[in-house]
Amino acid sequence: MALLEASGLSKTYGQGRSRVEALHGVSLSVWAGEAVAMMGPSGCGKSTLLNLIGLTLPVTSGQLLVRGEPAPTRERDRARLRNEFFGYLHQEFAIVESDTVAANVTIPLEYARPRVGRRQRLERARRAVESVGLGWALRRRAAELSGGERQRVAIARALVNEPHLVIADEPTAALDLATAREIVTLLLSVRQRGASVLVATHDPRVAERCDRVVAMSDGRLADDDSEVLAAGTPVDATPTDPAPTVSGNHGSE
Ligand SMILES: Nc1ncnc2c1ncn2[C@@H]1O[C@H](COP(=O)(O)OP(=O)(O)OP(=O)(O)O)[C@@H](O)[C@H]1O
Repeated sequence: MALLEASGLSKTYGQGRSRVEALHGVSLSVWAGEAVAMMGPSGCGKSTLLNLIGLTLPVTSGQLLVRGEPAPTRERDRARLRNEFFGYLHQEFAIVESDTVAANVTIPLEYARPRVGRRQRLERARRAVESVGLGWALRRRAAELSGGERQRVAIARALVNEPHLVIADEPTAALDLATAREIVTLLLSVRQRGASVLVATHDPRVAERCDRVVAMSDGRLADDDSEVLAAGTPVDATPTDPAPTVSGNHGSE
């Protein structure tokens, strides 16, 4: 059973003259322990698909199964699933600069149900922050950190609830090469515990470190639900990773 299965997802924004059909019947499965990269030109619908799959945007039509169960429609149930199943990593970090690293990282746990007590929240934040090599910065204000360090804080926050699927939208766009490499290594390391990654990226260097690449254009996947590399491919990708499976004519941006 796929960890997540999207079938025929469509999304229309607005109405009348401002109507935009952003996605047209997209189907995609994500399996446990794999990293899937989504590539395509700007405006082709990558963020929209990530938002539908991550339950931060309602679908116009189509079906989304999470561990074989239809995604809930009630906002309360969706919020719970967002907190326990997904981790989110955004391009613009979405870090609260005036808050400490610890406060930033505990945010997802504050909404967790059943509730996670304060002491446990802090302990989990500490572990997550240490896992990205920033143990020394736990009490620092985020504003005092470099861009790459802030992005590591964002990763710690995306992982603090031990999500099954990490959704990352252009996670390296604002980073230099070395930092981007390090961020991708951290991101892909979730496969070590069987979690999966779905990442939208314009960067072929990110895509080639994933297990599979899907190409999107004009709101469609080039080859819906394409071939899947066996789950359990080597974890914590390195430059010597095998070439990813590429579907469609990606890389033409
Ligand atoms: N909130 C919105 N209201 C109306 N149209 C939107 C909205 N969000 C996105 N769109 C439109 O939907 C289409 C897909 O946008 P989306 O952001 O998903 O593309 P993308 O592939 O992620 O682009 P990029 O690579 O530039 O981030 C575009 O035509 C965009 O203008």
